[in-house]
Amino acid sequence: MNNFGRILIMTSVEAERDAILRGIESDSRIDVKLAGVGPISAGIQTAKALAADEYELVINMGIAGGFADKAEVGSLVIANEMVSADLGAESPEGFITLDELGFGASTRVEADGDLGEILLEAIKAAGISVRVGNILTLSTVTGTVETTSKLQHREPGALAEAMEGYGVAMAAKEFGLPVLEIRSISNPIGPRDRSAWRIKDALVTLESASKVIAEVL
Ligand SMILES: O=C(O)c1cccc(C(=O)CC[C@H]2O[C@@H](n3cnc4c(=O)[nH]cnc43)[C@H](O)[C@@H]2O)c1
Repeated sequence: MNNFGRILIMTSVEAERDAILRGIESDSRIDVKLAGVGPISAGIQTAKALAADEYELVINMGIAGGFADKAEVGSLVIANEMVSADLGAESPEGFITLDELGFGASTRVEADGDLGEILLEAIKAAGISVRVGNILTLSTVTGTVETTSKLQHREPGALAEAMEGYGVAMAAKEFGLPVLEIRSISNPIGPRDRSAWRIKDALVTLESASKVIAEVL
């Protein structure tokens, strides 16, 4: 279809960038840049890239943790919303979001739903297991059953968590650009067990999804 002009893909680390570059092959419309790890670095690096060049679409891609029974390791998640899940205040009654605190800044950015739908169908057609739902952005990787269930209770629409989506989305929003977050699930969210991370498989899925993106957008 190739409707888009220039697309900016932001990803955290070199292994993710290399997988995406293998997928998009030599599509000169698409730049893949490193965001670093965490929402602050991601916001700064995305804003820098958008200030330096003209783009029509911003996509945050990478690996992520998946909530049990919602996003299996090896599958892909396309975000409905990029949600900052730790921006707010704790209280004895529970977590209070920035919006609820009355600071007037949203902790959620909506993804471009039409583009998300187009990609969902194309990625499914390529034989990749994929779902659409919210993706949480956290500065700290979840590592206990307690935090996992608190997050699930607070954000029942969340399928996955990563560390950059909200930062990338805020920068894209500032520049008035549509934004997507697409994540390949490398590990289950829960008690920290690095041996359960399937990074190689997740990078292969990321590469396949990138190929579809270059073909479809
Ligand atoms: O060790 C490696 O070979 C390697 C290769 C590619 C990527 C990594 C990373 O550690 C990427 C960090 C990146 O991954 C996201 N992520 C993945 N799982 C989770 C999670 O359960 N909770 C939060 N974030 C997760 C995150 O966006 C990090 O920036 C290593």
